[in-house]
Amino acid sequence: MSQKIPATVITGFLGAGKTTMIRNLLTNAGGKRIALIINEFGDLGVDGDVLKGCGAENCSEDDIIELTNGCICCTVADDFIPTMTKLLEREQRPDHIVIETSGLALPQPLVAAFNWPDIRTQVTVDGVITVVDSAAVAAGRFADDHDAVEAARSEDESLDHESPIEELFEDQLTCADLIVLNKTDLIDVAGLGRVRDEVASRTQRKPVMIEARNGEVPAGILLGLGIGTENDLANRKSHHELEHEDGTPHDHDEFDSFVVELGRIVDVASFVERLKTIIAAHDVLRLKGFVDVSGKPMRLQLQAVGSRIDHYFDRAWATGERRATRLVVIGLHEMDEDAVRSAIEALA
Ligand SMILES: Nc1nc2c(ncn2[C@@H]2O[C@H](COP(=O)(O)OP(=O)(O)OP(=O)(O)O)[C@@H](O)[C@H]2O)c(=O)[nH]1
Repeated sequence: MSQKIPATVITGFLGAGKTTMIRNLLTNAGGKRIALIINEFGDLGVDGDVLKGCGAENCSEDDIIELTNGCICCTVADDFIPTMTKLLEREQRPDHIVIETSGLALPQPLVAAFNWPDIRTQVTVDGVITVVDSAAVAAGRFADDHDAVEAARSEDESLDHESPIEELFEDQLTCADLIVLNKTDLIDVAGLGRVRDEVASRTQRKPVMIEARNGEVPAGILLGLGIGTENDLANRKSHHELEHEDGTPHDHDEFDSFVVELGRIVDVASFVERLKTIIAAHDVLRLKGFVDVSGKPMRLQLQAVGSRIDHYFDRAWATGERRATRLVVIGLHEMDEDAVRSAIEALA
């Protein structure tokens, strides 16, 4: 048997900058042939589309595999293992496999899958890299109001979790071999120091932390960590594993997503401003997709993380492609889907 293929798991909360970092990685990975497995929460394959569009020679469209049947951590047996098996059967095997988890995935069950007999003999986890949105940490996005959580729990004893966002954030940090503090352009030096302290306080383990903007980290740092993370899972248990040692499966009931389709947009600036208001009013966590702008041959890509919105024309609509504005919306379960949907639909 030839050497095991290294696989890097890239995780991090919704909108932290995982896809941006991978896109950058593909452009500076030298001659390494990379296979990408992309998993996204929500029924609109935005990340796959963005990565396929980057045209990197060392990672062709065939080498980008999208897993769309829910979070990768829940579909390990049905989706991830068969995908890996097929990938490993290919005549031309990749030099390195990169896996982008959804922003809501627990990395632990995914890493555990590398101990399955058929996989373990052929692949090893080079390392788990957790991308952090430093600006979101600085804004207190992951530091919940513990008094409010306790009050909710005392009213409803069935609530076995702390805040779901905070818990997930910690689980993703706990599994990390390398933490990338991304979006440093959005905060100052003192703020970054506080973010470092806060992130360090969220995990017992002390993985290396590096800083980045726009996910610009040299491939030599991201690939080749050589950890073999699948052999060190006992030190990285998620909250769920610690609370349910009987093996009760976890779920993502606390989060929801839906796709909104609407008509052509005439005034992009006003659309974006009104979208910001809707996001803030309903505490939408993440919104992304493509916009059909009146009179423009190009497609507008729109990315919102909280109420920060980036948008740019990414490519021309292809001949025969259906032009449409389609946005995936992700939020906590209690988000009022009907209200968000009708508010967005009214913008066209
Ligand atoms: N200002 C700033 N924006 C960034 C940086 N990195 C990424 N972004 C933006 O943040 C948004 C989300 O980035 P993505 O790379 O799609 O994030 P992700 O983690 O893949 O998101 P999900 O897959 O939805 O969880 C995009 O609009 C990016 O352009 C950064 O360092 N600074």
